[in-house]
Amino acid sequence: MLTLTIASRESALAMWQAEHIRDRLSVLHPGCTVNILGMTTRGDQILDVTLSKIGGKGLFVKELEVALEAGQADLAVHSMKDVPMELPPGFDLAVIGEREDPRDAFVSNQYARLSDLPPGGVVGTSSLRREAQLRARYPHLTVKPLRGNVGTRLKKLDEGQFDAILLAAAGLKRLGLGDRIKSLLSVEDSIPAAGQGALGIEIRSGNFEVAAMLAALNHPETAACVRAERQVSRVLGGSCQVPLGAHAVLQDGRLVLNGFVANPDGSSFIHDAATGDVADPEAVGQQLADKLLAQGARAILDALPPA
Ligand SMILES: NCc1[nH]cc(CCC(=O)O)c1CC(=O)O
Repeated sequence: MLTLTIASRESALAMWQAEHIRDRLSVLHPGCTVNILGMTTRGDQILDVTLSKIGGKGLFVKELEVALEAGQADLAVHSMKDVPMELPPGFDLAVIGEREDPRDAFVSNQYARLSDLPPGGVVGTSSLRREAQLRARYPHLTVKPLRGNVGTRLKKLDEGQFDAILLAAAGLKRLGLGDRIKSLLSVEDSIPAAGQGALGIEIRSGNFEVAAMLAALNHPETAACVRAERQVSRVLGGSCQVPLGAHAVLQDGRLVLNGFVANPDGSSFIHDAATGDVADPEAVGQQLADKLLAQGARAILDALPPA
């Protein structure tokens, strides 16, 4: 193909990610022109309510899929964290790219780390996953909702609406804002979201020509970890309406997967781990989901407010 078109959201982070993939494709296929088609999604337009109240992460990908379906674009670049566990029929995840730092970052203008915040200190996040872990581990802190793209969130911090905010380290680093990170939360203290820090590329099913052009961007180790993480969410019915985290690493050739389910106030908190064959990531994810279910995850999930 002589031209490839990437559909992307127009936020700075999404554009950085699309440009990153464009640049890599231009090196792989020097004779091919790679364009970016910027689009505004419903998720970008509605900024005044928490994501869980407006129908979740699918909001960020639907418009891009419409462009793929209509042939206006050949590929869509996503943060894997924002990709629903089940893609609609007609679309495939062709690539999972190498992961950036998967950790959550502590950002503040006054404090160096979460443990420095005084009782009642106000922490901004709209992620139920971050909120549940914060409330479980730092019950003396106050969690306040914080939405918008990365730039908007930093502005709200700088205006003094929060003592600190939590953001994905990957997004800050990609935007050249790594110097705003005061400290990183360990993956034990704040288990990341499934797929956090990894990019995914979606195409129309059966588009083998484009799939072949993208194949070299796939990172098999990251792909195995992210597939295991996503299986936990898939089995438990996870989305951003659910306080759930899953994070896998490779250790001596084995997949080691940690995950949790909690209620938003952090009072019920189930954590466990599973280890297994990197060649069957879904089995490792299933194993962890089964362990969480055996400890009562279903009751926690059923008690959550409806999405
Ligand atoms: N929820 C929005 C979103 N989707 C992906 C990232 C960060 C980059 C990544 O995880 O790959 C962010 C921002 C954040 O959570 O701070």
